[in-house]
Amino acid sequence: GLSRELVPKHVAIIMDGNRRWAKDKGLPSMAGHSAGARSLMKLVPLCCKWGIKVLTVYAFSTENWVRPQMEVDFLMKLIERMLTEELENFMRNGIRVSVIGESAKLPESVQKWVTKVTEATKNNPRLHLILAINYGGRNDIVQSCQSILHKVKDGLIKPEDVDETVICQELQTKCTEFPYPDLLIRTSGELRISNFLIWQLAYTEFYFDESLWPDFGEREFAKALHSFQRRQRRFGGQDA
Ligand SMILES: CC(C)CCOP(=O)(O)OP(=O)(O)O
Ligand SMILES: [Mg+2]
Repeated sequence: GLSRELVPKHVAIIMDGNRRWAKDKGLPSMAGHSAGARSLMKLVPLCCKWGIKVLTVYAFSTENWVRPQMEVDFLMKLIERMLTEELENFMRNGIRVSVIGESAKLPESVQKWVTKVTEATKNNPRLHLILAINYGGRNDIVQSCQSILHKVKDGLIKPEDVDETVICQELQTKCTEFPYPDLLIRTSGELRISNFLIWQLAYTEFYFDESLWPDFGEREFAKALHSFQRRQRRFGGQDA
């Protein structure tokens, strides 16, 4: 079984395979995304049960804008629906919700709900669900550099004081006390991080699953956590 002390504090997930799942079933891509949203909501109570503190999911990347307008609109609607329909559930279950990524580019109504849900859930004590929406790892590093350069220009810090901690505090994952994922899961057999949390994944254990995201359920999640518990994390240090 899963030993509680070896449960990863912060799990990051690249949810992938929605369209392939739909295609395999002769359904439109949107059906795959709807199934994917349901898949995510099924994992939230499991994270609470198993004591995972932070779950960061790649919900929409800076590269996803190139998809057909209809699909982008549907994904935005899906995100808005999740924020509106699940708010009561988040409050009842003590789930905190934050969003990382460039929100300014999102539809006004989505931005409104992002602000509302972030504010309403900010003191919730249990799982911290971080939705990466219009997020890009390189963009995250660029914006943290810009923020630090402004502080240096304003004399708030000196260049020699800029260290890993300073950068970490400027990245968009500053919203959580556990900014570095212990485990990254990617579904659908793809073996790449697609401009997700580049800086933050430096010492993260990677787990790749063949299953398509809508099929990733409790059994698959438990398998990923068991795999994590069997790993010897050396962080580049002590002997084998
Ligand atoms: C937006 C994102 C969560 C969707 C992930 O699934 P996908 O659309 O990339 O599906 P495919 O990899 O099967 O095309
Ligand atoms: Mg994909």
